[in-house]
Amino acid sequence: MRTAYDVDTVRAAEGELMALLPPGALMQRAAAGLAAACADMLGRVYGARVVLLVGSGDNGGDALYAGARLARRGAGVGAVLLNPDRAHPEGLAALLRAGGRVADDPFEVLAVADLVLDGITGIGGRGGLRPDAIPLARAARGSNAVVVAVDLPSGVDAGTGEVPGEALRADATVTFGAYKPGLLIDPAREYAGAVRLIPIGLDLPSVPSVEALQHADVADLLPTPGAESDKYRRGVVGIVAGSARYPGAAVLAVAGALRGGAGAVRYVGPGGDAVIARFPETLVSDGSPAKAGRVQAWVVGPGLGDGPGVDEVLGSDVPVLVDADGLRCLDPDAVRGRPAATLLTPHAGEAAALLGVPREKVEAERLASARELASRYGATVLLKGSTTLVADADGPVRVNPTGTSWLATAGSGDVLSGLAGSLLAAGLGARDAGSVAAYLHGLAGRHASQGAPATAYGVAGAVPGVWRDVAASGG
Ligand SMILES: NC(=O)C1=CN([C@@H]2O[C@H](COP(=O)(O)OP(=O)(O)OC[C@H]3O[C@@H](n4cnc5c(N)ncnc54)[C@H](OP(=O)(O)O)[C@@H]3O)[C@@H](O)[C@H]2O)[C@@H](O)CC1
Ligand SMILES: Nc1ncnc2c1ncn2[C@@H]1O[C@H](COP(=O)(O)OP(=O)(O)O)[C@@H](O)[C@H]1O
Ligand SMILES: [K+]
Repeated sequence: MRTAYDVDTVRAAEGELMALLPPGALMQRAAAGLAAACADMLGRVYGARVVLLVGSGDNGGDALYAGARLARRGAGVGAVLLNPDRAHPEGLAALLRAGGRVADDPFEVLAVADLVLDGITGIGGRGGLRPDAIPLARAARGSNAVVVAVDLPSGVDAGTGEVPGEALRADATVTFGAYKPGLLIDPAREYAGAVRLIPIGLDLPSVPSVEALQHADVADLLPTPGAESDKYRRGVVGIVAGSARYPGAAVLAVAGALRGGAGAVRYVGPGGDAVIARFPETLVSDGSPAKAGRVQAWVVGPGLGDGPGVDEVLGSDVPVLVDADGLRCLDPDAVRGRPAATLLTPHAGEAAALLGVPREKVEAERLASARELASRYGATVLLKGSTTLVADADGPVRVNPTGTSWLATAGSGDVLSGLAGSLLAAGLGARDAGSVAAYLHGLAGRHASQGAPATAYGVAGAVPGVWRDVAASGG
Protein backbone atom coordinates (compact mmCIF):
# COMPACT_ATOMS: atom_id res chain seq x y z
CA MET A 1 0.00 0.00 0.00
CA ARG A 2 1.30 3.45 -0.82
CA THR A 3 0.30 5.85 1.94
CA ALA A 4 0.13 9.64 2.12
CA TYR A 5 -0.11 11.83 5.22
CA ASP A 6 -1.46 15.30 5.68
CA VAL A 7 0.81 18.20 6.61
CA ASP A 8 0.00 18.29 10.33
CA THR A 9 0.83 14.61 10.70
CA VAL A 10 4.10 14.98 8.81
CA ARG A 11 5.07 17.99 10.90
CA ALA A 12 4.26 16.18 14.14
CA ALA A 13 6.37 13.18 13.11
CA GLU A 14 9.19 15.50 12.05
CA GLY A 15 8.99 17.31 15.36
CA GLU A 16 9.29 14.07 17.36
CA LEU A 17 12.25 12.91 15.32
CA MET A 18 14.01 16.28 15.38
CA ALA A 19 13.88 16.26 19.17
CA LEU A 20 16.00 13.11 19.14
CA LEU A 21 18.57 14.25 16.59
CA PRO A 22 21.28 16.93 16.51
CA PRO A 23 20.08 20.24 15.02
CA GLY A 24 19.92 20.18 11.24
CA ALA A 25 20.37 16.41 10.96
CA LEU A 26 16.97 15.86 9.40
CA MET A 27 17.51 18.51 6.78
CA GLN A 28 20.89 16.94 5.96
CA ARG A 29 19.19 13.59 5.43
CA ALA A 30 16.69 15.20 3.11
CA ALA A 31 19.36 17.14 1.22
CA ALA A 32 21.60 14.08 0.83
CA GLY A 33 18.72 12.10 -0.68
CA LEU A 34 17.77 15.01 -2.88
CA ALA A 35 21.31 15.51 -4.17
CA ALA A 36 21.65 11.78 -4.90
CA ALA A 37 18.37 11.79 -6.83
CA CYS A 38 19.52 14.84 -8.83
CA ALA A 39 22.83 13.14 -9.58
CA ASP A 40 20.92 10.12 -10.95
CA MET A 41 18.83 12.37 -13.15
CA LEU A 42 21.85 14.31 -14.42
CA GLY A 43 23.94 11.24 -15.12
CA ARG A 44 27.15 13.32 -14.96
CA VAL A 45 27.34 15.88 -12.16
CA TYR A 46 30.75 17.35 -12.98
CA GLY A 47 30.25 20.37 -15.23
CA ALA A 48 26.42 20.27 -15.03
CA ARG A 49 24.66 23.62 -14.70
CA VAL A 50 22.25 23.62 -11.78
CA VAL A 51 19.90 26.44 -10.76
CA LEU A 52 18.25 26.59 -7.34
CA LEU A 53 14.99 28.52 -6.90
CA VAL A 54 15.13 29.37 -3.20
CA GLY A 55 12.17 30.56 -1.14
CA SER A 56 12.21 31.83 2.41
CA GLY A 57 11.57 28.61 4.32
CA ASP A 58 13.18 25.24 4.98
CA ASN A 59 12.19 24.05 1.51
CA GLY A 60 14.72 26.56 0.21
CA GLY A 61 17.19 25.26 2.82
CA ASP A 62 16.88 21.76 1.38
CA ALA A 63 17.59 23.12 -2.10
CA LEU A 64 20.64 25.08 -0.86
CA TYR A 65 22.20 22.11 0.98
CA ALA A 66 21.55 19.78 -1.98
CA GLY A 67 23.06 22.44 -4.25
CA ALA A 68 26.15 22.54 -2.00
CA ARG A 69 26.54 18.76 -2.36
CA LEU A 70 26.27 18.99 -6.14
CA ALA A 71 28.73 21.91 -6.23
CA ARG A 72 31.24 19.80 -4.27
CA ARG A 73 30.96 17.19 -7.02
CA GLY A 74 31.83 19.76 -9.68
CA ALA A 75 28.46 21.12 -10.77
CA GLY A 76 28.14 24.86 -11.47
CA VAL A 77 25.40 25.87 -9.05
CA GLY A 78 23.62 29.23 -9.07
CA ALA A 79 21.00 30.16 -6.50
CA VAL A 80 18.10 32.47 -7.31
CA LEU A 81 16.97 33.92 -3.96
CA LEU A 82 13.34 35.01 -4.03
CA ASN A 83 13.74 36.79 -0.75
CA PRO A 84 17.49 37.34 -0.18
CA ASP A 85 17.12 38.55 3.42
CA ARG A 86 15.24 35.42 4.44
CA ALA A 87 17.06 32.67 2.54
CA HIS A 88 18.07 29.81 4.88
CA PRO A 89 21.35 31.29 6.27
CA GLU A 90 23.23 28.06 7.04
CA GLY A 91 22.17 26.52 3.72
CA LEU A 92 23.32 29.60 1.82
CA ALA A 93 26.65 29.62 3.65
CA ALA A 94 27.14 25.92 2.82
CA LEU A 95 26.45 26.60 -0.86
CA LEU A 96 28.91 29.48 -1.00
CA ARG A 97 31.59 27.43 0.83
CA ALA A 98 31.14 24.65 -1.73
CA GLY A 99 31.78 27.04 -4.61
CA GLY A 100 28.18 27.81 -5.54
CA ARG A 101 27.09 31.39 -6.04
CA VAL A 102 24.08 33.65 -6.03
CA ALA A 103 22.88 34.24 -9.60
CA ASP A 104 22.91 37.84 -10.84
CA ASP A 105 20.39 37.33 -13.62
CA PRO A 106 17.90 34.53 -12.92
CA PHE A 107 16.63 34.30 -16.48
CA GLU A 108 20.12 34.07 -17.93
CA VAL A 109 21.06 31.08 -15.75
CA LEU A 110 17.67 29.40 -16.20
CA ALA A 111 18.00 29.60 -20.01
CA VAL A 112 21.11 27.39 -19.99
CA ALA A 113 20.41 25.17 -16.98
CA ASP A 114 20.62 21.37 -17.09
CA LEU A 115 18.67 20.98 -13.86
CA VAL A 116 16.45 23.33 -11.87
CA LEU A 117 15.63 22.63 -8.23
CA ASP A 118 12.36 24.14 -7.08
CA GLY A 119 12.80 25.08 -3.42
CA ILE A 120 10.31 27.95 -3.42
CA THR A 121 7.79 26.39 -1.04
CA GLY A 122 7.10 22.95 0.41
CA ILE A 123 4.58 21.96 3.05
CA GLY A 124 4.62 25.50 4.45
CA GLY A 125 3.35 27.08 1.21
CA ARG A 126 -0.02 28.83 1.21
CA GLY A 127 -1.92 29.72 -1.97
CA GLY A 128 -0.47 29.58 -5.45
CA LEU A 129 2.89 30.98 -6.54
CA ARG A 130 3.31 34.65 -5.68
CA PRO A 131 3.75 37.13 -8.56
CA ASP A 132 7.56 37.28 -8.25
CA ALA A 133 7.85 33.50 -8.56
CA ILE A 134 5.56 33.05 -11.56
CA PRO A 135 7.98 34.21 -14.29
CA LEU A 136 10.74 32.07 -12.74
CA ALA A 137 8.55 28.96 -12.74
CA ARG A 138 7.57 29.63 -16.34
CA ALA A 139 11.19 30.18 -17.39
CA ALA A 140 12.18 26.90 -15.73
CA ARG A 141 9.40 25.09 -17.56
CA GLY A 142 10.35 26.74 -20.85
CA SER A 143 14.03 25.78 -20.56
CA ASN A 144 15.58 22.46 -21.55
CA ALA A 145 16.41 21.70 -17.94
CA VAL A 146 15.03 18.83 -15.90
CA VAL A 147 12.84 20.53 -13.31
CA VAL A 148 12.90 18.83 -9.91
CA ALA A 149 10.50 19.90 -7.18
CA VAL A 150 11.79 19.73 -3.62
CA ASP A 151 9.20 17.91 -1.47
CA LEU A 152 6.30 19.31 -3.53
CA PRO A 153 5.85 21.40 -6.67
CA SER A 154 5.62 24.95 -5.31
CA GLY A 155 2.10 26.39 -5.48
CA VAL A 156 0.15 23.14 -5.03
CA ASP A 157 -1.78 22.30 -1.88
CA ALA A 158 0.03 19.46 -0.13
CA GLY A 159 -3.01 18.18 1.75
CA THR A 160 -5.70 18.21 -0.90
CA GLY A 161 -4.20 18.16 -4.39
CA GLU A 162 -5.81 21.51 -5.15
CA VAL A 163 -3.92 24.09 -7.22
CA PRO A 164 -5.28 27.42 -6.02
CA GLY A 165 -3.38 29.62 -8.49
CA GLU A 166 -0.33 29.14 -10.65
CA ALA A 167 2.08 26.35 -9.68
CA LEU A 168 5.43 25.08 -10.88
CA ARG A 169 5.33 22.14 -13.29
CA ALA A 170 8.04 19.63 -12.42
CA ASP A 171 9.42 16.66 -14.32
CA ALA A 172 10.07 14.93 -11.03
CA THR A 173 9.45 15.49 -7.33
CA VAL A 174 11.70 14.28 -4.54
CA THR A 175 9.60 14.13 -1.42
CA PHE A 176 10.76 13.55 2.15
CA GLY A 177 9.55 11.17 4.82
CA ALA A 178 6.08 10.49 3.41
CA TYR A 179 3.97 11.08 0.34
CA LYS A 180 1.62 14.01 0.74
CA PRO A 181 -1.97 13.65 -0.61
CA GLY A 182 -1.34 16.37 -3.19
CA LEU A 183 1.29 14.20 -4.85
CA LEU A 184 -1.32 11.53 -5.58
CA ILE A 185 -4.45 13.56 -6.34
CA ASP A 186 -5.18 15.69 -9.40
CA PRO A 187 -4.86 18.41 -10.39
CA ALA A 188 -1.69 18.73 -8.24
CA ARG A 189 -0.44 15.25 -9.13
CA GLU A 190 0.04 16.32 -12.71
CA TYR A 191 2.44 19.06 -11.61
CA ALA A 192 4.63 16.62 -9.68
CA GLY A 193 5.87 14.39 -12.52
CA ALA A 194 7.58 11.20 -11.35
CA VAL A 195 7.65 11.12 -7.55
CA ARG A 196 10.53 9.67 -5.54
CA LEU A 197 10.24 9.20 -1.78
CA ILE A 198 13.33 9.70 0.39
CA PRO A 199 12.87 8.00 3.78
CA ILE A 200 14.15 10.17 6.62
CA GLY A 201 13.13 7.93 9.51
CA LEU A 202 9.73 9.40 10.41
CA ASP A 203 7.51 7.37 12.71
CA LEU A 204 4.08 7.77 11.11
CA PRO A 205 0.68 6.64 12.39
CA SER A 206 -0.76 3.39 11.01
CA VAL A 207 -3.78 5.14 9.46
CA PRO A 208 -2.85 7.50 6.62
CA SER A 209 -5.15 10.17 5.19
CA VAL A 210 -4.84 8.84 1.64
CA GLU A 211 -3.72 5.45 0.37
CA ALA A 212 -3.21 3.79 -3.01
CA LEU A 213 -3.52 0.06 -3.55
CA GLN A 214 -0.65 -1.70 -5.26
CA HIS A 215 -0.53 -5.08 -7.02
CA ALA A 216 0.00 -7.15 -3.87
CA ASP A 217 -2.85 -5.41 -2.00
CA VAL A 218 -5.24 -6.05 -4.87
CA ALA A 219 -4.08 -9.66 -5.18
CA ASP A 220 -5.03 -10.20 -1.53
CA LEU A 221 -8.51 -8.79 -2.13
CA LEU A 222 -9.41 -10.63 -5.35
CA PRO A 223 -12.18 -13.17 -4.76
CA THR A 224 -11.07 -16.70 -5.67
CA PRO A 225 -13.42 -19.69 -5.77
CA GLY A 226 -12.59 -22.54 -3.40
CA ALA A 227 -13.32 -26.25 -3.63
CA GLU A 228 -16.74 -25.79 -2.04
CA SER A 229 -17.77 -22.84 -4.21
CA ASP A 230 -20.75 -22.89 -6.51
CA LYS A 231 -22.17 -20.07 -8.57
CA TYR A 232 -24.47 -18.90 -5.78
CA ARG A 233 -21.82 -19.02 -3.10
CA ARG A 234 -19.54 -16.96 -5.35
CA GLY A 235 -22.26 -14.31 -5.39
CA VAL A 236 -24.85 -13.23 -7.92
CA VAL A 237 -24.86 -9.66 -9.18
CA GLY A 238 -27.98 -8.02 -10.61
CA ILE A 239 -27.64 -5.36 -13.30
CA VAL A 240 -30.46 -2.86 -13.84
CA ALA A 241 -29.26 -0.90 -16.85
CA GLY A 242 -29.92 0.04 -20.46
CA SER A 243 -32.94 1.50 -22.19
CA ALA A 244 -34.35 1.71 -25.69
CA ARG A 245 -32.13 4.75 -26.16
CA TYR A 246 -28.98 3.22 -24.62
CA PRO A 247 -29.09 -0.56 -25.10
CA GLY A 248 -25.29 -0.74 -25.27
CA ALA A 249 -24.92 0.33 -21.64
CA ALA A 250 -26.61 -2.91 -20.60
CA VAL A 251 -24.12 -4.95 -22.64
CA LEU A 252 -21.13 -3.05 -21.27
CA ALA A 253 -22.21 -3.24 -17.63
CA VAL A 254 -22.78 -6.99 -18.03
CA ALA A 255 -19.40 -7.28 -19.77
CA GLY A 256 -17.76 -5.75 -16.70
CA ALA A 257 -19.83 -7.80 -14.28
CA LEU A 258 -18.92 -11.12 -15.95
CA ARG A 259 -15.24 -10.28 -15.35
CA GLY A 260 -15.62 -9.26 -11.71
CA GLY A 261 -15.69 -12.56 -9.88
CA ALA A 262 -19.41 -13.07 -9.19
CA GLY A 263 -20.69 -16.58 -9.95
CA ALA A 264 -23.62 -15.36 -12.05
CA VAL A 265 -24.93 -12.16 -13.59
CA ARG A 266 -28.63 -11.36 -13.73
CA TYR A 267 -29.69 -8.65 -16.11
CA VAL A 268 -33.00 -6.87 -15.61
CA GLY A 269 -34.29 -4.44 -18.24
CA PRO A 270 -35.23 -3.91 -21.87
CA GLY A 271 -31.79 -4.80 -23.28
CA GLY A 272 -32.01 -8.56 -22.70
CA ASP A 273 -31.76 -9.53 -26.37
CA ALA A 274 -28.66 -7.43 -26.94
CA VAL A 275 -27.11 -8.80 -23.75
CA ILE A 276 -27.83 -12.44 -24.64
CA ALA A 277 -26.51 -11.94 -28.16
CA ARG A 278 -23.10 -11.03 -26.72
CA PHE A 279 -23.16 -12.93 -23.45
CA PRO A 280 -25.35 -16.05 -23.53
CA GLU A 281 -24.29 -16.90 -19.98
CA THR A 282 -26.33 -13.97 -18.57
CA LEU A 283 -29.64 -14.65 -16.79
CA VAL A 284 -31.99 -12.05 -18.30
CA SER A 285 -35.46 -10.84 -17.40
CA ASP A 286 -37.51 -7.76 -18.26
CA GLY A 287 -39.75 -7.63 -15.20
CA SER A 288 -38.99 -5.81 -12.01
CA PRO A 289 -35.76 -6.35 -10.03
CA ALA A 290 -37.66 -7.96 -7.13
CA LYS A 291 -38.97 -10.66 -9.45
CA ALA A 292 -35.60 -11.41 -11.02
CA GLY A 293 -34.43 -13.74 -8.26
CA ARG A 294 -32.05 -13.36 -5.35
CA VAL A 295 -28.82 -11.40 -5.81
CA GLN A 296 -26.01 -10.49 -3.41
CA ALA A 297 -25.55 -7.01 -4.91
CA TRP A 298 -27.26 -4.70 -7.40
CA VAL A 299 -25.88 -2.29 -9.96
CA VAL A 300 -28.38 0.29 -11.08
CA GLY A 301 -28.18 3.16 -13.51
CA PRO A 302 -25.93 2.78 -16.57
CA GLY A 303 -27.91 3.90 -19.64
CA LEU A 304 -31.13 3.60 -17.65
CA GLY A 305 -32.61 6.89 -18.90
CA ASP A 306 -35.86 7.44 -17.06
CA GLY A 307 -36.33 3.70 -16.65
CA PRO A 308 -37.60 2.24 -13.38
CA GLY A 309 -35.74 0.25 -10.78
CA VAL A 310 -33.70 2.72 -8.74
CA ASP A 311 -36.09 3.01 -5.80
CA GLU A 312 -36.82 -0.68 -5.75
CA VAL A 313 -33.17 -1.64 -5.72
CA LEU A 314 -32.37 0.95 -3.05
CA GLY A 315 -35.15 -0.63 -0.98
CA SER A 316 -33.39 -4.01 -1.02
CA ASP A 317 -31.24 -5.30 1.82
CA VAL A 318 -28.12 -6.05 -0.24
CA PRO A 319 -25.24 -3.75 -1.31
CA VAL A 320 -26.15 -1.45 -4.19
CA LEU A 321 -23.96 0.42 -6.65
CA VAL A 322 -25.63 3.49 -8.17
CA ASP A 323 -24.16 4.93 -11.37
CA ALA A 324 -25.02 7.34 -14.17
CA ASP A 325 -28.79 7.89 -14.62
CA GLY A 326 -29.41 6.23 -11.26
CA LEU A 327 -27.65 9.18 -9.63
CA ARG A 328 -30.13 11.74 -10.93
CA CYS A 329 -32.39 13.00 -8.18
CA LEU A 330 -30.91 10.55 -5.69
CA ASP A 331 -32.51 11.11 -2.29
CA PRO A 332 -29.91 11.29 0.51
CA ASP A 333 -32.39 9.96 3.07
CA ALA A 334 -33.22 6.91 0.94
CA VAL A 335 -29.52 6.09 0.72
CA ARG A 336 -28.63 6.96 4.28
CA GLY A 337 -31.37 4.71 5.69
CA ARG A 338 -30.28 1.60 3.79
CA PRO A 339 -29.38 -1.49 5.83
CA ALA A 340 -26.52 -2.46 3.48
CA ALA A 341 -23.63 -0.65 1.80
CA THR A 342 -24.22 1.81 -1.02
CA LEU A 343 -21.52 2.70 -3.52
CA LEU A 344 -22.10 5.80 -5.65
CA THR A 345 -19.93 6.10 -8.77
CA PRO A 346 -20.33 9.61 -10.23
CA HIS A 347 -18.03 11.33 -12.69
CA ALA A 348 -17.30 14.98 -11.94
CA GLY A 349 -20.43 16.22 -13.74
CA GLU A 350 -22.71 13.87 -11.84
CA ALA A 351 -21.02 14.67 -8.54
CA ALA A 352 -21.46 18.38 -9.28
CA ALA A 353 -25.18 17.90 -9.89
CA LEU A 354 -25.55 15.98 -6.62
CA LEU A 355 -23.67 18.66 -4.70
CA GLY A 356 -25.31 21.59 -6.50
CA VAL A 357 -21.99 23.13 -7.56
CA PRO A 358 -20.30 23.69 -10.94
CA ARG A 359 -18.38 20.76 -12.42
CA GLU A 360 -15.16 22.80 -12.38
CA LYS A 361 -15.37 23.03 -8.61
CA VAL A 362 -15.52 19.26 -8.26
CA GLU A 363 -12.57 18.85 -10.63
CA ALA A 364 -10.55 21.45 -8.70
CA GLU A 365 -11.50 20.04 -5.28
CA ARG A 366 -11.75 16.31 -5.86
CA LEU A 367 -10.88 15.17 -2.34
CA ALA A 368 -13.25 17.56 -0.58
CA SER A 369 -16.04 16.82 -3.08
CA ALA A 370 -15.81 13.05 -2.65
CA ARG A 371 -15.74 13.40 1.14
CA GLU A 372 -18.68 15.78 1.14
CA LEU A 373 -20.80 13.48 -1.02
CA ALA A 374 -19.92 10.47 1.13
CA SER A 375 -20.92 12.35 4.22
CA ARG A 376 -24.18 13.71 2.76
CA TYR A 377 -25.33 10.31 1.52
CA GLY A 378 -23.83 8.10 4.22
CA ALA A 379 -22.37 6.11 1.33
CA THR A 380 -19.06 5.18 -0.22
CA VAL A 381 -18.30 7.45 -3.17
CA LEU A 382 -16.14 6.51 -6.13
CA LEU A 383 -15.42 9.76 -7.93
CA LYS A 384 -14.24 8.95 -11.45
CA GLY A 385 -11.76 10.91 -13.50
CA SER A 386 -8.07 11.30 -14.10
CA THR A 387 -7.39 10.16 -10.55
CA THR A 388 -10.28 8.13 -9.25
CA LEU A 389 -10.98 8.53 -5.53
CA VAL A 390 -12.92 6.17 -3.30
CA ALA A 391 -14.05 7.94 -0.15
CA ASP A 392 -16.14 7.32 2.91
CA ALA A 393 -17.15 10.14 5.21
CA ASP A 394 -14.04 9.39 7.25
CA GLY A 395 -11.07 7.03 7.17
CA PRO A 396 -8.38 6.95 4.50
CA VAL A 397 -9.41 7.90 0.98
CA ARG A 398 -8.22 5.47 -1.67
CA VAL A 399 -6.73 6.96 -4.79
CA ASN A 400 -6.31 4.85 -7.89
CA PRO A 401 -2.97 5.17 -9.64
CA THR A 402 -3.52 2.87 -12.62
CA GLY A 403 -5.78 4.77 -15.04
CA THR A 404 -5.02 6.23 -18.44
CA SER A 405 -6.71 9.08 -20.21
CA TRP A 406 -7.61 6.62 -23.01
CA LEU A 407 -10.32 5.45 -20.60
CA ALA A 408 -12.15 8.69 -21.29
CA THR A 409 -14.26 6.87 -23.89
CA ALA A 410 -18.00 6.36 -23.99
CA GLY A 411 -19.16 3.35 -22.02
CA SER A 412 -16.02 2.68 -20.03
CA GLY A 413 -17.81 3.84 -16.88
CA ASP A 414 -20.51 1.21 -17.54
CA VAL A 415 -17.84 -1.48 -17.57
CA LEU A 416 -16.46 -0.14 -14.28
CA SER A 417 -19.86 -0.24 -12.61
CA GLY A 418 -20.43 -3.87 -13.65
CA LEU A 419 -16.98 -4.83 -12.45
CA ALA A 420 -17.37 -3.12 -9.08
CA GLY A 421 -20.89 -4.53 -8.60
CA SER A 422 -19.62 -8.02 -9.27
CA LEU A 423 -16.91 -7.58 -6.62
CA LEU A 424 -19.58 -6.36 -4.17
CA ALA A 425 -21.62 -9.49 -4.89
CA ALA A 426 -18.52 -11.61 -4.36
CA GLY A 427 -18.31 -10.23 -0.83
CA LEU A 428 -15.95 -7.25 -0.91
CA GLY A 429 -16.92 -4.18 1.11
CA ALA A 430 -17.80 -1.03 -0.82
CA ARG A 431 -14.38 0.64 -0.40
CA ASP A 432 -12.51 -2.48 -1.47
CA ALA A 433 -14.92 -3.28 -4.32
CA GLY A 434 -14.69 0.26 -5.68
CA SER A 435 -10.93 0.57 -5.38
CA VAL A 436 -10.15 -2.93 -6.68
CA ALA A 437 -12.48 -2.35 -9.63
CA ALA A 438 -10.86 1.02 -10.40
CA TYR A 439 -7.42 -0.59 -10.18
CA LEU A 440 -8.26 -3.45 -12.57
CA HIS A 441 -10.22 -1.13 -14.88
CA GLY A 442 -7.30 1.30 -15.10
CA LEU A 443 -4.84 -1.46 -15.96
CA ALA A 444 -7.32 -2.99 -18.42
CA GLY A 445 -7.60 0.44 -20.05
CA ARG A 446 -3.82 0.50 -20.50
CA HIS A 447 -3.75 -3.02 -21.94
CA ALA A 448 -6.67 -2.37 -24.28
CA SER A 449 -5.18 0.89 -25.44
CA GLN A 450 -1.40 0.46 -25.53
CA GLY A 451 -1.19 4.07 -26.57
CA ALA A 452 -4.02 4.00 -29.14
CA PRO A 453 -7.75 4.65 -28.76
CA ALA A 454 -9.48 1.89 -26.81
CA THR A 455 -13.14 0.86 -26.78
CA ALA A 456 -15.11 0.23 -23.61
CA TYR A 457 -15.85 -3.30 -24.85
CA GLY A 458 -12.11 -3.82 -25.34
CA VAL A 459 -11.45 -2.62 -21.79
CA ALA A 460 -13.84 -5.25 -20.42
CA GLY A 461 -12.13 -7.90 -22.54
CA ALA A 462 -8.74 -6.97 -21.11
CA VAL A 463 -9.80 -7.48 -17.49
CA PRO A 464 -9.07 -11.25 -17.27
CA GLY A 465 -5.46 -10.79 -18.41
CA VAL A 466 -4.96 -8.01 -15.88
CA TRP A 467 -6.58 -10.11 -13.16
CA ARG A 468 -4.12 -12.95 -13.90
CA ASP A 469 -1.13 -10.58 -13.74
CA VAL A 470 -2.27 -9.07 -10.47
CA ALA A 471 -3.18 -12.42 -8.89
CA ALA A 472 0.27 -13.76 -9.81
CA SER A 473 1.90 -11.05 -7.67
CA GLY A 474 0.01 -12.16 -4.53
CA GLY A 475 1.58 -14.03 -1.64
N1 LIG B 1 10.66 20.09 9.36
C1 LIG B 1 11.65 19.24 9.07
O1 LIG B 1 12.19 18.58 9.89
C2 LIG B 1 12.06 19.07 7.70
C3 LIG B 1 11.56 19.88 6.70
N2 LIG B 1 11.98 19.77 5.48
C4 LIG B 1 11.66 20.75 4.48
O2 LIG B 1 11.04 21.87 5.02
C5 LIG B 1 9.88 22.20 4.27
C6 LIG B 1 8.92 22.97 5.10
O3 LIG B 1 9.60 24.12 5.47
P1 LIG B 1 8.85 25.37 6.09
O4 LIG B 1 7.98 24.94 7.18
O5 LIG B 1 9.89 26.35 6.42
O6 LIG B 1 7.95 25.86 4.93
P2 LIG B 1 8.23 26.13 3.38
O7 LIG B 1 7.47 25.10 2.61
O8 LIG B 1 9.67 26.25 3.08
O9 LIG B 1 7.49 27.50 3.06
C7 LIG B 1 7.28 28.46 4.05
C8 LIG B 1 7.89 29.75 3.62
O10 LIG B 1 7.41 30.16 2.37
C9 LIG B 1 6.72 31.40 2.46
N3 LIG B 1 5.52 31.21 1.65
C10 LIG B 1 4.33 30.66 2.00
N4 LIG B 1 3.51 30.57 0.94
C11 LIG B 1 4.20 31.08 -0.11
C12 LIG B 1 3.89 31.26 -1.48
N5 LIG B 1 2.68 30.90 -1.98
N6 LIG B 1 4.84 31.77 -2.29
C13 LIG B 1 6.04 32.14 -1.79
N7 LIG B 1 6.38 32.00 -0.49
C14 LIG B 1 5.47 31.48 0.33
C15 LIG B 1 6.51 31.70 3.92
O11 LIG B 1 6.89 32.99 4.24
P3 LIG B 1 5.93 34.27 4.27
O12 LIG B 1 6.43 35.07 3.11
O13 LIG B 1 4.51 33.81 4.09
O14 LIG B 1 6.20 34.92 5.56
C16 LIG B 1 7.53 30.78 4.59
O15 LIG B 1 8.74 31.46 4.88
C17 LIG B 1 9.40 20.88 3.78
O16 LIG B 1 8.53 21.01 2.68
C18 LIG B 1 10.70 20.21 3.43
O17 LIG B 1 11.15 20.66 2.16
C19 LIG B 1 13.00 18.77 5.14
O18 LIG B 1 14.21 19.43 5.24
C20 LIG B 1 12.97 17.59 6.05
C21 LIG B 1 13.06 17.99 7.44
N1 LIG C 1 -8.40 11.64 -18.05
C1 LIG C 1 -8.64 10.42 -17.54
N2 LIG C 1 -7.64 9.67 -17.04
C2 LIG C 1 -7.89 8.44 -16.53
N3 LIG C 1 -9.12 7.88 -16.48
C3 LIG C 1 -10.16 8.59 -16.95
C4 LIG C 1 -9.97 9.89 -17.49
N4 LIG C 1 -11.18 10.35 -17.86
C5 LIG C 1 -12.06 9.37 -17.58
N5 LIG C 1 -11.44 8.31 -17.02
C6 LIG C 1 -12.08 7.07 -16.57
O1 LIG C 1 -12.92 6.59 -17.60
C7 LIG C 1 -14.16 6.14 -17.07
C8 LIG C 1 -15.27 7.02 -17.68
O2 LIG C 1 -16.46 6.81 -17.01
P1 LIG C 1 -17.75 7.70 -17.29
O3 LIG C 1 -17.38 9.14 -17.22
O4 LIG C 1 -18.81 7.21 -16.43
O5 LIG C 1 -18.02 7.37 -18.82
P2 LIG C 1 -19.29 6.71 -19.51
O6 LIG C 1 -20.48 7.32 -18.86
O7 LIG C 1 -19.18 7.08 -20.96
O8 LIG C 1 -19.20 5.25 -19.30
C9 LIG C 1 -14.02 6.25 -15.57
O9 LIG C 1 -13.54 5.03 -15.05
C10 LIG C 1 -12.98 7.33 -15.39
O10 LIG C 1 -12.26 7.23 -14.18
K1 LIG D 1 9.10 22.97 -3.75
